[in-house]
Amino acid sequence: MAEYAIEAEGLIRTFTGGAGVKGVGLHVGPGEIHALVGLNGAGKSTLLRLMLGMLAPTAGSVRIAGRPLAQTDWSAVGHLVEYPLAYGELTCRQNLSLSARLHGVPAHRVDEMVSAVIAELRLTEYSDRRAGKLSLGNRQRLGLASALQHRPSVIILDEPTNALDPSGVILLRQALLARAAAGAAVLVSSHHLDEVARIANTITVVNSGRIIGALDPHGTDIERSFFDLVLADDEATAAAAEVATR
Ligand SMILES: Nc1ncnc2c1ncn2[C@@H]1O[C@H](COP(=O)(O)OP(=O)(O)OP(=O)(O)O)[C@@H](O)[C@H]1O
Repeated sequence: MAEYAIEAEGLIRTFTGGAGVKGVGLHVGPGEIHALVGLNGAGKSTLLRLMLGMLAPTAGSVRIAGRPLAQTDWSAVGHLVEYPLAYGELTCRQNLSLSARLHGVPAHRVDEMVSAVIAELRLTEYSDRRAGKLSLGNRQRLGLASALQHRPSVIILDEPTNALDPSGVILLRQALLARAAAGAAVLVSSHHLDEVARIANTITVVNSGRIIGALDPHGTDIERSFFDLVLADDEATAAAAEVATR
């Protein structure tokens, strides 16, 4: 078994104008919750998209459960990046059944699994409602349910608390802690420093497409530490640019 469930080495992908991901290495072990934090536009989503093969890197590599992306067993992966995908004309339950089958869940186990995740994310009231009629927050719950129901060993989520109400945030917290306790590797991006401090073992700070440091989840003023790191990096970058133009 690979030491790390999620590995990235030297990942680079920049866009016109220079923004993007500029040489990132990252390792997440089984049972670990690893959070990525950074300002808007720091490169978190781009990094997660590269980790999932949704975007091709200019350089660098990704391994999931010890295998390169081309050989990854996607049935063992649960992800929600960008917006929650669901067929609007199908109900929550139908969408979840379909997703379970697409993740390789045997037909005889689907109903039980879908019912369990509907209860876990408190979607019971909406289980027979068409996905297209759901509120934003319940659509997010559906997307999370779809990513988590098949008990993946690798979980990658981009800002999963988006649109969730406080009870949804707590349910997601419990769901991720339970899966990590069962051995899943979780990589999650977030803007909510307090929330990631509650659940993450590792908090990595991304700025301008690079990893610039880590935050102590048990630190006293995590917000202050975050802004200090970002400010120091921005100042160092500005100083280096000034020297280069002399
Ligand atoms: N397809 C694209 N084409 C051009 N530029 C892009 C593309 N995707 C992302 N970018 C740029 O890359 C940078 C990083 O964007 P990204 O979405 O990864 O940041 P983020 O940290 O996830 O931000 P946020 O917290 O706002 O979601 C931004 O400047 C963004 O405009």
